[in-house]
Amino acid sequence: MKIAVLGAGAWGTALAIQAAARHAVTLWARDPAQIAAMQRARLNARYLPESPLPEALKLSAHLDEAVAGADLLIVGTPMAGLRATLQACPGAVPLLWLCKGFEAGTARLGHEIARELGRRAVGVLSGPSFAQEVARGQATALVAASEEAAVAEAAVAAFHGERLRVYTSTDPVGVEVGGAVKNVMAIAGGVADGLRERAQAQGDWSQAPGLNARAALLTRGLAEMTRLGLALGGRAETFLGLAGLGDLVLTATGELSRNRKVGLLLAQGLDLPAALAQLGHVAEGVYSARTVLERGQGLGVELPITAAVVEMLEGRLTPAQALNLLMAREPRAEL
Ligand SMILES: NC(=O)c1ccc[n+]([C@@H]2O[C@H](COP(=O)([O-])OP(=O)(O)OC[C@H]3O[C@@H](n4cnc5c(N)ncnc54)[C@H](O)[C@@H]3O)[C@@H](O)[C@H]2O)c1
Ligand SMILES: O=P(O)(O)OC[C@H](O)CO
Repeated sequence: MKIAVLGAGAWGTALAIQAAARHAVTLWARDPAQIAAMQRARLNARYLPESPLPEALKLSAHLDEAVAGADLLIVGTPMAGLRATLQACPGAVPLLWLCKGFEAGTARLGHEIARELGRRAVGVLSGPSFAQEVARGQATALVAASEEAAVAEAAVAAFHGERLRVYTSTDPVGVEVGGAVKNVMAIAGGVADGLRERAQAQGDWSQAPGLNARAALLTRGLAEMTRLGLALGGRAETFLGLAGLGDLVLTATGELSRNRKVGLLLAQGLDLPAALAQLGHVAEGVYSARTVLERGQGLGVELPITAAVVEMLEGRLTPAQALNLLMAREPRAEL
């Protein structure tokens, strides 16, 4: 297969490295200086510094050149770049995106942007997957979701192998909601872990969330994801799958998560700009949290953890106040 991976951050680069073992792959980045540096070092030093690029992997700073003759297009930009990249890509070639979130400004998910642009033969590749582990060849399972079976099957043909399993799904809406909401919950998980670490350092546990609180947060976070996902047209079983529960557990507890790291830094007392400057990578939950909340409000879906994360990100509540707010809610049935 001839594959173009568009966007050379950590995730696009990791998947390009894996696919290059079996297919003709070109990795595109919009920044010619980044491509030149990667070409010289045969390494994506800024975004994936541990994993050398295989000789067979082609690099290009020209999108037209990268997509010429491709059988499959993989868009690896953040959500902020998805629309422009879709517009620049040839319409007849199957395409999947990797980004997880809502588009800032329009509040759209990827499939809604594609529909608006009249783009067909599209899907999303998601699931619990830290780029560093995939680049190293550590075992990982993904899910490729599309309304068109041929698109999901193209992702299987491109990436499924001994160390990378790719399942298929016909529920792109559910898969996209899972990916977007788990990032918001990972910020909350990072805040809880960060408050716990602070309490441990100070020897005062009374006000700090512990492991019980983290388990509660994940479980109620899954409930929020499911409520919103069902209201948007996703299927319940998807939220118990790789793109839902699987990615929620990974991102909200895993050391490598950038969204969780934002929460940890907020709990250490940094404000959001300082936390993002320290991170140096995209943390989609920061840009999607308010949209998740507003789309929920528009559909009459209650999302209390998301609301608390928004209050923290926008500086109206400290992490400890956000936790207290969640604990002070009225008792209710577990739905
Ligand atoms: N890193 C992971 O482990 C991982 C895993 C699964 C999914 N994702 C998702 O994949 C997407 C990309 O994440 P990442 O980790 O590769 O990001 P990153 O922070 O490592 O790199 C982002 C890259 O995108 C480029 N970029 C930014 N805006 C762009 C635009 N408008 N057009 C073209 N390129 C643009 C940047 O120059 C940079 O090369 C995100 O939505 C993320 O949630 C990441
Ligand atoms: O590092 P994060 O928080 O962007 O998460 C990366 C992936 O989405 C995990 O599946």
